[in-house]
Amino acid sequence: MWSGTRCQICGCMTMNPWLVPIWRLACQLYIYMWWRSSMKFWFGRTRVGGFRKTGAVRCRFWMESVEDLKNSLEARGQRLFLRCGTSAEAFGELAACCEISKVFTFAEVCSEELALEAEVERTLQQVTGAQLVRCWGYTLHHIDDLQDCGKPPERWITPYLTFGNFKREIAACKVRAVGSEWQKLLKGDTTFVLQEPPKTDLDWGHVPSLRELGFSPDEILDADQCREKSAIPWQGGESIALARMQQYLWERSALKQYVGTTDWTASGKCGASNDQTSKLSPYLAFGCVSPRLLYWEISRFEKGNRCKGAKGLINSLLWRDFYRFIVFFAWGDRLYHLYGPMSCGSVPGGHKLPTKWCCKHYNNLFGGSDPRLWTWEKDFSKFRRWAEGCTGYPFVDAAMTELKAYGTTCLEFIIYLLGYPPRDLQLDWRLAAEWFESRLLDYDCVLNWGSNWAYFILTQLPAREDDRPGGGPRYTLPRYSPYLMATQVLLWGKEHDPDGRYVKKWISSLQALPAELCREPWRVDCMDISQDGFWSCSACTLENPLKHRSCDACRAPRPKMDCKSCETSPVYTEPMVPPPPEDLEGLCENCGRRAAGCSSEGAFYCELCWWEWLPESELMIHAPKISPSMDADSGWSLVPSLALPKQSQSQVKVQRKGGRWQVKGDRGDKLAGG
Ligand SMILES: Cc1cc2nc3c(=O)[nH]c(=O)nc-3n(C[C@H](O)[C@H](O)[C@H](O)COP(=O)(O)OP(=O)(O)OC[C@H]3O[C@@H](n4cnc5c(N)ncnc54)[C@H](O)[C@@H]3O)c2cc1C
Repeated sequence: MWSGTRCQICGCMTMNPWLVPIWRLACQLYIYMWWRSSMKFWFGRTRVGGFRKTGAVRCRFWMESVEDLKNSLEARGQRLFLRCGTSAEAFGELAACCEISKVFTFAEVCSEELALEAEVERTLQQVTGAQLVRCWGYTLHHIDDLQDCGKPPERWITPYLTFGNFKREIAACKVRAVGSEWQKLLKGDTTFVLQEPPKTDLDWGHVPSLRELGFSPDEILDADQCREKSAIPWQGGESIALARMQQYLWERSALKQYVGTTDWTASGKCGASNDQTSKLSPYLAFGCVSPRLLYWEISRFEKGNRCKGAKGLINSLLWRDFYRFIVFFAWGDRLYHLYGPMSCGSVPGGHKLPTKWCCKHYNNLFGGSDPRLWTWEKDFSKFRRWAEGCTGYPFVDAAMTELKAYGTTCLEFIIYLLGYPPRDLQLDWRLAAEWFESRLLDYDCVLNWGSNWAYFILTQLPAREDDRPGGGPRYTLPRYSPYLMATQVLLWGKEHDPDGRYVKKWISSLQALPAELCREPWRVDCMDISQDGFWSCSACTLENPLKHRSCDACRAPRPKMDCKSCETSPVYTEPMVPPPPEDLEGLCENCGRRAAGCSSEGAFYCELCWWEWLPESELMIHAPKISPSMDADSGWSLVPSLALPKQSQSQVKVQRKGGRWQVKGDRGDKLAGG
């Protein structure tokens, strides 16, 4: 179960939490074990959705990393001891051939990992009497150095710490040199050399194959095909990681072009070249390269080549620190909570902060609304359509297909993918987080759950336009949209994939369509497909080419073809949520009011009448209609009523006081343990 890492103490490939060097005087043994209980930890099922925890693509990367570790140890005259069994069996076997006094490991922060760590500690005590020594690792800054900020970390790392504040506080802390702890331990003794491994007839074990780890032939085939098709040859191992770092920084000087996955302002993300981000995340996640080593290499590069990219990449590394420290000091297991780690008030295990304060925080600090106001469904049919890339929104579907195939996609796509399940589909966000856990090549518990779900998504559930002047900063729901993300997805697709190349790469049925239509295939009718021929305009009788959607002379729209298959798009899946309207304002065909709304079947409907249509769709069967009285002044009408608090079933009261929304009480939902 353990992966190798570059040691932050000595800088060479030695220890990580799960790679345990055992000391016997000056003799070191490197062991890599697969505890039986840890098999469940890695290959069991996730808690809410029951997905396989580690997919075949990631598992292969991981096994390659272990193989690489084994080879590099052997090149130094050392050996790696590999076992698959219980910790008692493995340590028992080792204790029979060598004396074990200390076992070193990196300290963990998440509950399942901590439980495993405790189990190993117990076993060690019982079987060998050895001590488990926890070292701090994985981050750029050492936990002890946080004191350098002038106040204890417990005081300033609170559940509501923002990344900006974290960066300000941590600016005073220095990054340690690679191996500084190790040097301290040896007290400058440079004569220290690694001793030969013990000469025993011990079976050293082997790196298991995917088949031995229980993957089916189909899963293995999928993983093989993914490698063949992938633009980046993801292969695990420290040597590959170091070569990649060397190439990125020194051979290609690509750091000068670094934009980073967290730069929101850069456009054209779909066409981003490989040099615009480092593509090191799986190596950092598996410990194949240490962030400290990367930091010092970047600093060395920056000396001769001043560039913005250096600061950008270090900034990205700080995100990793931020999440690990905030989980360690403040969030803990609340990371998996339905309402997120910042939930409070009556939520079991939540912080004892006044509800009023919490709402204020969500509205002001993060610009979002309180997660307790949302409906979090566990509807697997909806979930499956999202996970399999069949939402009907090609931009979302393309990214999901890429994720499924390669275990990776651009961060911004992920952010959009993230928003879609909770906002438009009203799904329990943990289902989606677990799906990412299963699929991501660079999965890291703290980064996946903490960073991007808890911090980005739960804190930015859209504020309604009337929540505060201007609404939330980024995700304010446009007034005309019946759903939250649909409009954003389209706008984003237009900005970052203007010629539709990304969408077409992943969805072959859309390849023949022009860019605009391939992003909105529900607008395609049979005439768009049969592009030969003409249609005659009923207003001015001009013969227009079929592919023109309006008359070249008088701009009258092309009549819709009377064809049964055109009720939905003839080329692509029907969208799961109704597409946003094409026109923003007009005269409603139904009630005659001039208002914001949308076109459907050539007629314009205002927002309220548009809602009349929704119950017909499968998705909205249970959605109560929004009454006109809920309109405008509250702002809630902008949100599907599914997302509103169920007043009749719960204790929640939503009130408006002094221009702000306040939530009192708890919705009373049964919380599935996270
Ligand atoms: C829902 C979601 C889940 C994610 N889960 C993971 C995960 O499990 N493991 C993981 O390594 N990254 C995760 N990320 C962050 C991000 O997607 C990847 O780190 C990034 O895409 C890696 O590409 P890169 O190495 O080219 O990044 P670069 O831009 O070159 O950044 C360098 C390194 O900085 C770190 N980094 C960059 N951005 C972030 C960020 N926003 N949050 C945390 N660290 C960051 C990564 O370690 C990355 O390798 C997740 C993002 C989202 C939105």
